[in-house]
Amino acid sequence: MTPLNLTIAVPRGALMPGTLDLLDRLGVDTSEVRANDRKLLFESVGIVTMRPSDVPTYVEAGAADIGICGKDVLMEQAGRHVYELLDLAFGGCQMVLASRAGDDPAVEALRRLGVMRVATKYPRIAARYFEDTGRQAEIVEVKGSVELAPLTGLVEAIVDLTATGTTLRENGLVIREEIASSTARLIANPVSHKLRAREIDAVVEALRAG
Ligand SMILES: Nc1ncnc2c1ncn2[C@@H]1O[C@H](COP(=O)(O)OP(=O)(O)OP(=O)(O)O)[C@@H](O)[C@H]1O
Ligand SMILES: O=P(O)(O)OC[C@H]1O[C@H](OP(=O)(O)OP(=O)(O)O)[C@H](O)[C@@H]1O
Repeated sequence: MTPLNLTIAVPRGALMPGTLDLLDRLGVDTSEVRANDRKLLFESVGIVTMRPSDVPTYVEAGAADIGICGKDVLMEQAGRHVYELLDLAFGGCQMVLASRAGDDPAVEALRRLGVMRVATKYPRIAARYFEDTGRQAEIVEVKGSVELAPLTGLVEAIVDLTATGTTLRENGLVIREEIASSTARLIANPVSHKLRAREIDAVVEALRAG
């Protein structure tokens, strides 16, 4: 039996260190995970590691009982049937609309009124935001390094995450509008939430207690 008697979907990338620290606090030995960059499945401790945006997929399907992912990912994949159990209060970042510093007035007018081209890894969040604010946008989906898109003329603006603001600054971009805040969340598979209620409640209680 694994320490928590649960399979846990752990995101690689920005949320991984915070997630592993949290699992250490729950008594899960994460040393093998920390020491292995390429290995994905750690059966003895019930950990599966994956791309952050895949966490809801594994949890919804029951391939993992619980998982950790950003609120941004849950917002983007709004239709997924998973329970959001806790705000874990780490991995804080903002989803923003940004464009080039010092853009000419025509581009600014476009942002407020016209049809603008917007690059993003989060097409649903971006489309919904423009819809909600009564504007039209042509959403251009890119897979990463979103900040490049307005610098090359591919688009006029981006919808992306920012934390320290360094990446925007280094690329001469400025925040124009704040769309949403995100932190890491604990999610659970609905069936596991019933069948493994004792185990999952214990995790939630331990995390609530700090
Ligand atoms: N700069 C940041 N600081 C803190 N948290 C961040 C930052 N950027 C992203 N995050 C959070 O970490 C999560 C994972 O981001 P990360 O950039 O590591 O992966 P990714 O490359 O976006 O994932 P994928 O490969 O699934 O597209 C995001 O969903 C968000 O919740
Ligand atoms: O405000 P900052 O602290 O500079 O962080 C923001 C950057 O972090 C994330 O990118 P990541 O490094 O995960 O790469 P990505 O472009 O592949 O998402 C995000 O997409 C921004 O590019």
